[in-house]
Amino acid sequence: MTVDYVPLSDLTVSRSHIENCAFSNWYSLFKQYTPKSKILKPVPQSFIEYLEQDGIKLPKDETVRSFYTSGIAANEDNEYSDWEDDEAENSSGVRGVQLDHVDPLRDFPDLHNELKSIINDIGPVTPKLNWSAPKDATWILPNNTMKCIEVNEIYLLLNASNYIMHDLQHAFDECGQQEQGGRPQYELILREWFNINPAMEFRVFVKDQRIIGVTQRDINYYDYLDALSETFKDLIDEFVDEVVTPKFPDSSFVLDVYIPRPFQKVYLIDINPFARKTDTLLFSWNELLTVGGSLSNIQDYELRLVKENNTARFASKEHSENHVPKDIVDASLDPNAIRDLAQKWKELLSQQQAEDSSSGSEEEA
Ligand SMILES: Nc1ncnc2c1ncn2[C@@H]1O[C@H](COP(=O)(O)OP(=O)(O)OP(=O)(O)O)[C@@H](O)[C@H]1O
Ligand SMILES: [Mg+2]
Repeated sequence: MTVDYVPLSDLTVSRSHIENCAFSNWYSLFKQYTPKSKILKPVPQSFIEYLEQDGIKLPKDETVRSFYTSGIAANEDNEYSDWEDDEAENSSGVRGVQLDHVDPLRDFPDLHNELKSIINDIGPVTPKLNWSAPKDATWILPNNTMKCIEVNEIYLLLNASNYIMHDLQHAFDECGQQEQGGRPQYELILREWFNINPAMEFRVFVKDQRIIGVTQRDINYYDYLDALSETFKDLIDEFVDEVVTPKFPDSSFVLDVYIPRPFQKVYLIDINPFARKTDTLLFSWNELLTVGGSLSNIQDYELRLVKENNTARFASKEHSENHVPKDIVDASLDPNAIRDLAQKWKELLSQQQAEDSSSGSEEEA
């Protein structure tokens, strides 16, 4: 029997490509296609420290009526004199617990006030840093979305998100050794909130200025998408060829677009690095790179949709990639690591079996 093994394709990424995908570096090029956004750049170092600190202390801003910090009316159930003592000690710093915390009002009041005034001006917003939005942290808000109607919600979302931590600490991990050093200049983006129909969001893979595949972004089954496939492809082709490739500095990239009814305009939501850290959704990187290398000039790319009968394949918890053990991710990129992992796995299994049989015999005894 012969088996065709396809080697994992090499996919290197330069620091400049990652930088080009930062929101502020492409927004001005495609402003008329991108939902209205405010860019705050650079942000103070203390703001980054605020996001990186463990836990979060919301500011006690007297000028904001906040759902999160407005006082709880004292009653006989919650009025304990011990609490007041604790607070008195903390604020005077006797225990020193609160002193280490960054406080927006004390440490970055200008940014704090600017965030408040932007929300006052444009209404609800959704935040992101240079590359990532806190999609994995919606559980922390009562509405379970990234919609922020007050400044404290921005702080809560950003602080609770692993994707935001990735931007802060691992943005250049996939770049070559010499390019990894030095942190980027951080930016905070506030996008004006609007209701998006996730069925109409697509991720477009462009390699050497050619589309090599498009996937639905929200991996649920929508019965009406298949019939609209050609409409979406025509709009995406035109958008990539006439709007994006002439202006974007790299020839390979991954676009997120939104195409709402009546299907006349393509909105640009994000530009992501053509790199393994960008989620390929219904494709795999290997498949894309193999297909991308072999598509002839006349061959068409695939717009891949979730089919009615394969919904279960993708029915995993959203953002569960944050929960895959790192060993397994590393191993998937390196055949030697796969061997080591398999060996370790075998050892653990036999250890477990040995423990099971000895505890079984103890129980029987
Ligand atoms: N202005 C907006 N109003 C409401 N929702 C929005 C807005 N902009 C983006 N979204 C939603 O937020 C989602 C995530 O946004 P975005 O693609 O910028 O995040 P990301 O962190 O870059 O994601 P990924 O890690 O997949 O690249 C989008 O798929 C879209 O559904
Ligand atoms: Mg993105």
